[in-house]
Amino acid sequence: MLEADSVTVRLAGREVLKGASLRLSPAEFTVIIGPNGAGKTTLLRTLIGDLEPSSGEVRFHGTPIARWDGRNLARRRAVLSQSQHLAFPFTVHEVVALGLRAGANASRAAKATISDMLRQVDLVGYEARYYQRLSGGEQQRVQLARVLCQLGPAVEWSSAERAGEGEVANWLFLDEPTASLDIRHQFRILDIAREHVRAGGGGLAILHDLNLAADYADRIIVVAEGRIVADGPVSAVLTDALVESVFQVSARRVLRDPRWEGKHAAARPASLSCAGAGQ
Ligand SMILES: Nc1ncnc2c1ncn2[C@@H]1O[C@H](COP(=O)(O)OP(=O)(O)OP(=O)(O)O)[C@@H](O)[C@H]1O
Repeated sequence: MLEADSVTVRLAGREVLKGASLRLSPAEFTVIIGPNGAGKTTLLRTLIGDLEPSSGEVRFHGTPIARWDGRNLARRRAVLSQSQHLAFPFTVHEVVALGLRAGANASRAAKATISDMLRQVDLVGYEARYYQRLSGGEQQRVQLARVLCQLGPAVEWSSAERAGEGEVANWLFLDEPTASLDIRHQFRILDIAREHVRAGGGGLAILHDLNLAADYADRIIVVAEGRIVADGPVSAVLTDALVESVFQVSARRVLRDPRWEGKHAAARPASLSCAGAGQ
């Protein structure tokens, strides 16, 4: 469970997030939408413990996120950020290995994990290539492989297993993960995220494409001018009236079908769907 209570974030003297409250559960893929500058990344960064609220509190698995030890937090949640620049000439293998809990060791198991993650993101055979020489979309997929390595399985036994706490979810956070991807890989990356959620993990993504959001989300949160202005299932949130008031464009120009019922992934053309995770 991930909870935010009346979270306000002030940056450079301005409130960019205003009293945001939410409760997110595992096994529910949540998508945040909203105009540029609305506060979506600020909300995500606050939820992952990267930004400290000026007031309010974020709790992750019941504990204030500020009290989590960084190493434990990294085991429980992984984040794919908008841009990832590397200053050094790392190979693809080395970048993905950064996500491994054991570090960049060269054991057979580590190599197998890295290969498996690269297969998931459709980058088989890229291990020895230099990250900086890849295209933007390829770099994005390498970073997803790194994040998947960091996260491990969707659910794990907690360290307090013997105390009866049972399984705990690992959470995947994606900030505009599809921005530089072709349509096939947009589907693939979101299929991977949704599969993680279907396996019992937590999942939250920021998306600009409302049709992708409608296809994939179990729940949509709309942020506008620093506030959560809508939160619920796709069909309840993604109405013509909301799209027009928040984005100030005609919903008919944006939505493939204004009567979303959240079941449209199945209607996707077969030629564009990907084999692999989530299929
Ligand atoms: N470090 C910062 N210092 C000052 N203001 C900031 C900082 N980071 C973001 N902001 C401002 O906070 C507001 C919200 O930014 P945020 O990145 O959360 O928006 P967003 O909804 O993710 O936008 P986009 O869709 O363009 O990525 C913007 O007006 C932005 O200029």
